[in-house]
Amino acid sequence: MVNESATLFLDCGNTRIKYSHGDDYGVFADLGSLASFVTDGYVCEVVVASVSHQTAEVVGVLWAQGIEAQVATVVDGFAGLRLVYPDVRLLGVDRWLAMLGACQRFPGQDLWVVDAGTALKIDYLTKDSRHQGGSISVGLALAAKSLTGNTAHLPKADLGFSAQLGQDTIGCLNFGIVYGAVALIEQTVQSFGSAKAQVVLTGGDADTLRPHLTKPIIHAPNLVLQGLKYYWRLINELNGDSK
Ligand SMILES: Nc1ncnc2c1ncn2[C@@H]1O[C@H](COP(=O)(O)OP(=O)(O)O)[C@@H](O)[C@H]1O
Ligand SMILES: CC(C)(COP(=O)(O)O)[C@@H](O)C(=O)NCCC(=O)O
Ligand SMILES: [K+]
Repeated sequence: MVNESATLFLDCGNTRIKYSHGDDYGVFADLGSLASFVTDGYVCEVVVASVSHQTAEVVGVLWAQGIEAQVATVVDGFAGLRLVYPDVRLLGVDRWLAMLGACQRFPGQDLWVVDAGTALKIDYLTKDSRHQGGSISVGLALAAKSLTGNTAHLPKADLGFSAQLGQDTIGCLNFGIVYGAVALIEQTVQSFGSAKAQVVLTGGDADTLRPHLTKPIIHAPNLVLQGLKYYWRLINELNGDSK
């Protein structure tokens, strides 16, 4: 018997670990916080989606708490979602779950799934739930880190990611990084999909990018976690377990 309110869902990206438990969503600052949450909270089962180098550590922390984590893997055709990759094992599970979550929420629509995380991922799906392809490029924080880490005269200051045309070094970095992402998204959506396609935006930089996108978009925070919950429900239905 599966009890979803006692299930902890984890989305381990390359920057942070996001979670959902019951109706709550949050971020674990470190693995110690995850361990405490599992010890203190009402957690019987943990489902993990990870593209992070920390996967084994996360599974180990849970194991130490007496929980065998269930790790989600990409399955072509799952819930009718057909993938374009020749080898679907090479597709990031976060991209797959974001697409799955978007298909569940917007069935029968052409969809752009834009996940502005460590990397900026853009995927296109036609209304018959066929993945047509996508894009992986640098995310905002990583772009800043890369620029300041590989040049002699760019400051390592925290960028606010405002998007005015720059009038000093920080301003120019802000503009270049934010508008680079905005332009990539807009140009991709305009050039490679149907005019009616819905754009769904998620990821840690969604709030920064949103104000600058001129096409109508739907902000879906936690789309990967929602896809993970949908995946888990369907897996349990297939196994004959009830909620
Ligand atoms: N508190 C925060 N800590 C780290 N990154 C943050 C935070 N708030 C916003 N961000 C932004 O979120 C992005 C990471 O997004 P996220 O979806 O969490 O990534 P991932 O799933 O790859 O770990 C970074 O580019 C960063 O600019
Ligand atoms: C592209 C990614 C690095 C993005 O990671 P994230 O920004 O979510 O931390 C991740 O989805 C990944 O490792 N993908 C495997 C390669 C692929 O999707 O083709
Ligand atoms: K992610």
